[in-house]
Amino acid sequence: MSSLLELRNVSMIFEQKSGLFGKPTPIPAMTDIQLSFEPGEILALVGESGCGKTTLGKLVTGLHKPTKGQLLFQGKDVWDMNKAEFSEYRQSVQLVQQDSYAALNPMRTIFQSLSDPIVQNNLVRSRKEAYDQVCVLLNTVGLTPPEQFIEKYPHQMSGGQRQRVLLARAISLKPKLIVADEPVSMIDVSLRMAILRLMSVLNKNLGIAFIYITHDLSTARYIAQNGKMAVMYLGKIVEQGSVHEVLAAPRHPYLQALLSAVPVPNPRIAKAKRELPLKSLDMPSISNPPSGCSFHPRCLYASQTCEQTAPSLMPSGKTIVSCHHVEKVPQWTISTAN
Ligand SMILES: Nc1ncnc2c1ncn2[C@@H]1O[C@H](COP(=O)(O)OP(=O)(O)OP(=O)(O)O)[C@@H](O)[C@H]1O
Repeated sequence: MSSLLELRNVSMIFEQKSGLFGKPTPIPAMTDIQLSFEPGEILALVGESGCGKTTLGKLVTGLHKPTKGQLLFQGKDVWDMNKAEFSEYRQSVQLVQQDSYAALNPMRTIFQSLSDPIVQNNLVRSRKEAYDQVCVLLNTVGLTPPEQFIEKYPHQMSGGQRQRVLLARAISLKPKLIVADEPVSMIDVSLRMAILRLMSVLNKNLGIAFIYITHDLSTARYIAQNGKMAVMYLGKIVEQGSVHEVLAAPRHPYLQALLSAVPVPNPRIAKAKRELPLKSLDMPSISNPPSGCSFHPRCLYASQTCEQTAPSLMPSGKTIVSCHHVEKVPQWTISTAN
């Protein structure tokens, strides 16, 4: 049986223009990505700013066409689909973006914003049906009573409420997968857990798969506690597996460094926390990535092989890791960081 969605050796290389007559610079935002998602699954995609997470999200939702490789939806190449198949795919895979203010038209009420997609996709036949359906959607995302929100404009709502509206709009077309790109990074810390909890409820109750894109390991751990995690570095996946396995025994030196950088609330432990296991804190530019393994200039275990040859993702323990010297990298445990 085919997966819900699969990326087969997908690359996305942008061309950045330099001046009117300058030669464009290639930006390899994603390189040879292999990923698959099953129905109802949650994948947390983590990595630092600029490593290609948003590009991957946009590609999965059909907003970018890969420069290499295939994106398969239920076994069919998205970019070989006919019009009807492509429109079913676009309806089934929805994107929820970080900036809820920018994602909603400030001149339209919540009713207008939420009824448009369901009317355009013939999911309702009258204004009354549209009104009732929007009320159901608002109830589902916890904006109750719906009458209190339905005629509001985006600027009359809080960031957390607007993010709920975006989730309501995403589920209105009965998607199979939602790509949530940093959905809580622009809202108050106190409201973040509620939005993450809502996504878990939508996953459990409606069976919607999620790709949760973030740079924050703790929210990734929370949302994908029974799911998968993929860690990106400069356009590539460096480690992937079940969240539990990846975080309990991370194998890639980059992921070990990311975990060591997570702040510890206990000052005694924080003080004792060792130096970050990195040669350099500077992230190389994605437009001029290092040769071989792109992590080698920062890696404590790098050798000549790493400078010359890019490693492939290979099974190591219970996860898959892209590192020539994974056997040499010490096991990382909570006490290593503490
Ligand atoms: N349309 C585009 N044209 C040219 N370059 C682009 C385009 N979109 C993204 N990039 C570049 O691709 C690289 C990856 O960007 P992307 O937004 O995917 O990273 P990210 O991990 O999501 O970062 P952030 O968390 O800061 O959003 C960056 O160097 C970015 O400047």
